[in-house]
Formats: sequence, structure tokens, C-alpha cells
Amino acid sequence: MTDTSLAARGVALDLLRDVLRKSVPFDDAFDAHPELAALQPRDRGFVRLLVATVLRRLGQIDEMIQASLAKPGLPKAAIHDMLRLGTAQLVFLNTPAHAAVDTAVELAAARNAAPYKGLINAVLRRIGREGAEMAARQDAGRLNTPDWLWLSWRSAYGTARTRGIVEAHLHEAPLDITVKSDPEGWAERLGATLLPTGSLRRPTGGSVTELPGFEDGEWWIQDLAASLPAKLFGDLARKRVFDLCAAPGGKTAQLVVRGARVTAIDRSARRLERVTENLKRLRLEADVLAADATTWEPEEPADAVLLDAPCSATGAIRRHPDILRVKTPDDIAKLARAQSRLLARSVELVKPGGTLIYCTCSIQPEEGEVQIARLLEQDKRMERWPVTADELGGLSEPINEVGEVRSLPGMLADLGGIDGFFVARLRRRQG
Ligand SMILES: C[S@@+](CC[C@H](N)C(=O)[O-])C[C@H]1O[C@@H](n2cnc3c(N)ncnc32)[C@H](O)[C@@H]1O
Repeated sequence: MTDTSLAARGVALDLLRDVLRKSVPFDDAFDAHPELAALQPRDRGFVRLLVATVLRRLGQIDEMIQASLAKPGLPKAAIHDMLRLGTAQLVFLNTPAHAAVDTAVELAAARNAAPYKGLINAVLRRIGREGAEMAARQDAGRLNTPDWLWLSWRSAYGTARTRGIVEAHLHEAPLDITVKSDPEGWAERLGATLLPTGSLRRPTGGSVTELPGFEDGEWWIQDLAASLPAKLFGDLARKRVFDLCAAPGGKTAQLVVRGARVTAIDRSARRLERVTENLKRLRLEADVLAADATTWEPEEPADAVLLDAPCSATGAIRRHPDILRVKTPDDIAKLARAQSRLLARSVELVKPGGTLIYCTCSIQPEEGEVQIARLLEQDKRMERWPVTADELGGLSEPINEVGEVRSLPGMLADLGGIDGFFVARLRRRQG
């Protein structure tokens, strides 16, 4: 094994420990790893793919490891992680068997685990021989999904839709792009597909910043589902809009492009820097303000308010498989309480006759449908303004019976799928 590939696998081992045992979100662990900067871009890409594959396929991988151990009982955590990295390469990343096994054994030697070299060698050789057949017999979607999430989705959406969700999680999401203007022209220049809602779609891979139009600020990365809320305000020309949870600013940019005068608020000054940077690259202008939206007092209410609330992000598992491992039912309850406080405050920040859009990239009903049902029951100043399929380029599948957008991974499969998202559009009654 070359020094760089040993270093890359060592970094992957550390990242797996950070996510699985310290519940650090993968992107944060990745950005913070001290040895990552020294790796070649290709090795960095490999580390990302390798760890993401283990997280995406953890249930399957662990079942294969269990079945391949000579004695029952798992080895200690670091050895288990070395086996996981080896198995992901052997079964899901098409690494030649000798390379995957040898590198795992060398990693063990480099990490003071030489006594385990024999065990690692034996288990991975067996998985190299039998892994593909084992994988073909597994119920992949179910095995890779923690029980609490499986049960929550099955009770909210039924078994067939839950199957669609968990099967979609097995694959990485495509790269979606929102353009400032001329979607047809940019689709051609970027070699992308133009989706019915106006977003562009490309397969993932390659360097985004080297694509035409990036430097000139003609477009930004934004999932198809995430692009929907800002499109649902109706005419925004010269309207005053509060974007209450704005960072990193994808929706802020959309609102500005649509002609609104936007105040972009976020309580994280660090994340707000991303909004400022993104707006600068896109040559767009908004007032950017670090404040807590639950206590912020503007001079007057706005014509429209966007509340893209902090959430568990269980709708974005295709892009962030670590969510399967780091989120807990307690997180959902805590986030739901914060969302409900933000929602109550948002009502006060919108003028009578104005529009409030609430959205989250979660597929937990507690962070979506339940929030809106409770608000409408408690606050008679607000009413629903249902979303229609023609506002989504004719897509009716992600609209529920009361006119909320409820997208689920697994929907729009013929277009390449969509992240899970919830969007409710409300109006504050006059008077
Ligand atoms: C889902 S993200 C927003 C994504 C953003 N709207 C976009 O499209 O790029 C949620 C944001 O809410 C911010 N946030 C959480 N609690 C907040 C609060 N009480 N007031 C303002 N911002 C808050 C977080 O810092 C985070 O940046």
C-alpha cells in the first residue's frame, strides 16, 4: 500500500469513529480532520465515498461481518470499523479483493492492532468470496434503516411508500442546480436535464466550481425539492420578504432573483458568512443580519415570510447518510419544539394579507404536517393557501390532500428522485 492510500484509509477510519461513536455530523468531521488537507483531491474524494458507503450500507455490512466471524461476538470498535471499511470496498466499491484485504491488514498494523491482522485477513477474504451473494440475498433497504426511523415512516406513510424511501437511500442523489435565468440555455451548456420545475439535473461527480457559469455567478447548487418553497410566493417584485433561517442562502438567492427586497436572518454568524459569500458570487443583494428570529423585532412586518426551519434533515439522507446514524428520537422532539416557537413568531412578522411559507427538509410529520395542523387550530388569523400541481410544473405526486408539498425520496423516480421535503403555504387573514 502506498503511503497516501494508507493515510486515506486512516482518515476514513477516524471519520467513521467520529460519526458512529461521537455523533459528529460527517461534513463537520470531514472539514475538521487535520490530515485531510495533505491528501490529493483524488484521495479526498475516495475517503468521502468510502465513509459515505459504510454509513449508507451499515446494516448490510454488519450482517456480512457477523456471518463471517468464526466465533460469535464482535471485535472491539476500531477493528470492527476496519472490517467495515474493507467490506464496503469489497462488496460495494469494486475494489480488487487483494487490495481491499491487504490495505485493511496494513491499516491494522499501522494502528497498533497487529494482533488482529489474522482475524481481519480471514473475515475479509471470506467476504471477498461470498459478499456479493450475501448482498443479493439481503433486504438492503430494511437492514440499513434504524428501527425507529423505519417505524416512524411506516406509521406515517405505510409500507409501500416506506419501501420507496429506503430503496432511494441506497443511491447517491444527483446534482441539482438553480439558475438565475435561461434554464434551457444553461441545461445545454452544462450538459444537464431540465426538470419540469425549472431546476437542472446532472449526475454527481467532477468539480462543481469548474463548470461553466460558476465563477460568473449564474447558478447555485440546490436540490429540486429545496427549490420549491421560494417559487410559491406569487409575484414578489419590490415586496419586502423576511428569510428567517437563511444560511447558507440558497432560498435567499431565489427570492432576490424574483425581485424581492430581502432581509436574510440567521442566528449563526458563522453560517451567515456563507450567505454573504454566496450572494457576492451570484452578484445579488440582500440585507444580511445575525439575529435570533424568535426575538428579533423589525420596524414593521413583511409582505412575505419564509421560515426554512432547522430540522433533522431526514429528507436528505440520500446526500447525508450519516443522518441515519447521528439523529435520535430525542432530536426530533427538541427540533419540533424549536420549530413551533419559530412558527408562532413568524405569524407576528407577516402583515395581514401577507404570505407565510414554512418548510423543512425532514420527512418526520412532527416537523411538518403536525406543526401546521396545530398552528391552524390555535391561530385563527392564519389560513391555508393550497399549492397546486401547475405551480410545480405539473408534478402532482408531491402534493398532499390539503395542498401541502410532501415530497419523499422514492417519488419522481423516473426523473431521478427528489429529497424529502415539507412545504406549507399560509396566508394571514386581513383585519
Ligand atoms: C435549514 S437551514 C436553512 C437553509 C437555508 N434557508 C437555505 O435555503 O440555504 C436552518 C438555519 O436556521 C438557523 N436557525 C436555527 N435557529 C434559528 C433561530 N432561532 N433564528 C434564526 N436562525 C435560526 C440555523 O443556523 C440554520 O442556518
